Amino acid sequence: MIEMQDVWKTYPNGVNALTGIDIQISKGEFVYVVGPSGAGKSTFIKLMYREEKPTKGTIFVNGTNVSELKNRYTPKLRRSLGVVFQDFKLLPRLTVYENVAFAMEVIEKSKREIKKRVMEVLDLVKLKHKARFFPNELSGGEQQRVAIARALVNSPGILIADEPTGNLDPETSWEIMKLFDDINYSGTTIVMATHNREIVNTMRKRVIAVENGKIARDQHRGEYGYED
Ligand SMILES: Nc1ncnc2c1ncn2[C@@H]1O[C@H](COP(=O)(O)OP(=O)(O)OP(=O)(O)O)[C@@H](O)[C@H]1O
Repeated sequence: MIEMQDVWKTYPNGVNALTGIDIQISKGEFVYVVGPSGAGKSTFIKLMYREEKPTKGTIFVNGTNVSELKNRYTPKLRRSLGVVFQDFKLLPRLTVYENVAFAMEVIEKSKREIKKRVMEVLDLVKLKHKARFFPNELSGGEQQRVAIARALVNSPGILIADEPTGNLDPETSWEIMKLFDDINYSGTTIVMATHNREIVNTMRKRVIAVENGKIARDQHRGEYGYED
């Protein structure tokens, strides 16, 4: 489902962010990506959703070689992947409903289909009653749930999250993690970069540790392993 073969990433300023990554992530897995600040975690996951391109190497996502993908096919790839960020990235002038509907409107789904699916995913994240609210009228945890609903609206097989609990208090972080766990249980592959040691050590999953641009550790039901 996700495969990297000898992947390297050097940024234009000469920083070697990744130096020879080989990894396979199967359908339905839940993977934490951990490691010190600046180790290359964000770069690793940005390559998956093609926010960045590798300098060298091959990346397959759902059977597509994304390292060779023409730019015009990027939107199609993005629909097979949902992405969630630390800072939510909701559109402030759109309501909760509109933020979630947006990803379906761009692929020209019918109004009826959009309404049915948007309400379905808002129900999943328990925010149907706030469909008409604007992002600044919501708590951080609620905003992240909207972002998760938006990421799921086109039923992607993979959900990628970059530090999704980084702006949330511990209790809210747990709520968000339970939601990710439910989403994974229903079959969606999850790849999550995180600094949250308590979550990683409690909700045991596969742990991939990136250090200095390399995979330093890859454990089934692993531990966080750092003191920060
Ligand atoms: N756009 C960029 N241009 C140049 N260098 C970059 C860019 N993005 C990241 N880097 C550098 O690449 C290295 C890896 O960064 P990356 O953001 O992948 O690390 P990270 O493990 O996600 O860090 P953090 O935990 O602090 O978010 C760092 O040295 C960083 O400064």
